[in-house]
Amino acid sequence: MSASGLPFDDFRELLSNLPGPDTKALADARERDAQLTKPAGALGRLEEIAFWLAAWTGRKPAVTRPLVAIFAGNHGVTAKGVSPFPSSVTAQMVENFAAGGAAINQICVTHDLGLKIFDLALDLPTGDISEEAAMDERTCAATMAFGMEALAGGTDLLCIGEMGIGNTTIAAAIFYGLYGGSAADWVGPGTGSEGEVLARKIAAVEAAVALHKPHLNDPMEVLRRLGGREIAAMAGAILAARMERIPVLIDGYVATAAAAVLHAANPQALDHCLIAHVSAEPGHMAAIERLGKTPLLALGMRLGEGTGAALAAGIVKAAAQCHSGMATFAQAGVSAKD
Ligand SMILES: O=C(O)c1ccc[n+]([C@@H]2O[C@H](COP(=O)([O-])O)[C@@H](O)[C@H]2O)c1
Ligand SMILES: Cc1cc2nc[nH]c2cc1C
Repeated sequence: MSASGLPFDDFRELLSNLPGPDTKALADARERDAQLTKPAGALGRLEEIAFWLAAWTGRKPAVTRPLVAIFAGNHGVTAKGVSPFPSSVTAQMVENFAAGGAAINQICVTHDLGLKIFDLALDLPTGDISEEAAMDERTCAATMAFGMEALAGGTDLLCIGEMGIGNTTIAAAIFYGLYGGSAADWVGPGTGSEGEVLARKIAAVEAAVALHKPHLNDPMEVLRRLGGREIAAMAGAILAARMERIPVLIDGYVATAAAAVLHAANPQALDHCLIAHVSAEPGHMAAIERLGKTPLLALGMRLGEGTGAALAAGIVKAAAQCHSGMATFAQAGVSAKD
């Protein structure tokens, strides 16, 4: 916490003093790429990914310790009947992750990714955002700090995912709070809401943004009032990754909402991040466009739990391997173009 005793001050300070890219490592990667045995640009976005790795790690592109971090939280707004599933499913799915039975476990096995689950006071749902703030400032700041600590074990590629029944309502409220439009623009089915559940979801998002409106020009207040514990922890983890030169893959609609808060505080805050995939959640693409990003994948997925990020990690690993493992024209005795 800061000397002034205001818990958010340290984060505001961090967000206004973010490290930039390593221009030397970037130039080195571009130089090597030009010598590899392929026509210039023929690996398309894989080449851009290799440059991005170099710029944000400050080293030759490599992914040796990729990690999927899933943050789980519960939400008071579920009392409004905004999800087809009960909040108890959050803890049950955390158990499933631990037992290796979820989709994310299989993708981690496929791409040889580490997996860590962080459950955030699941017995203590946040405040119902349509009636009060999700968190007080101290809780929000402490949860961000917890998210920052999640990287302590070390990684060189962080995949950010989440689990939390009700959190597509939370993400929609954050996007509506940050970007405006109408609640219906941002609310989608999540785990399968339709009919009256969907109508209650739109009403809850509408009420939440109307209630907190006077404070929503401050992104940290958007996080505290409209967010959730897993959202705050993801924001902290993304921020810590920047400070520690760790590139980040952001998963779906919900993880993007955490990222969007940081972007609203500093438009450069996500330069070390890629949006792994565009979720089937209808508002996701509009949110991604607000961030000035292009998603790597579009597979019609809408699961969360880091699955899109973990799939994209396979692509990022391949990009690094091509960059570091390919022979140059000189090494392979292949004629360069005239
Ligand atoms: O991130 C996404 O794109 C996404 C889209 C739809 C659903 N989810 C997941 O579904 C849960 C929230 O859905 P809901 O309907 O309870 O708000 C939560 O565990 C998310 O991980 C996630
Ligand atoms: C079963 C289930 C699995 C999930 N994984 C991420 N969010 C989820 C939501 C539900 C309901």
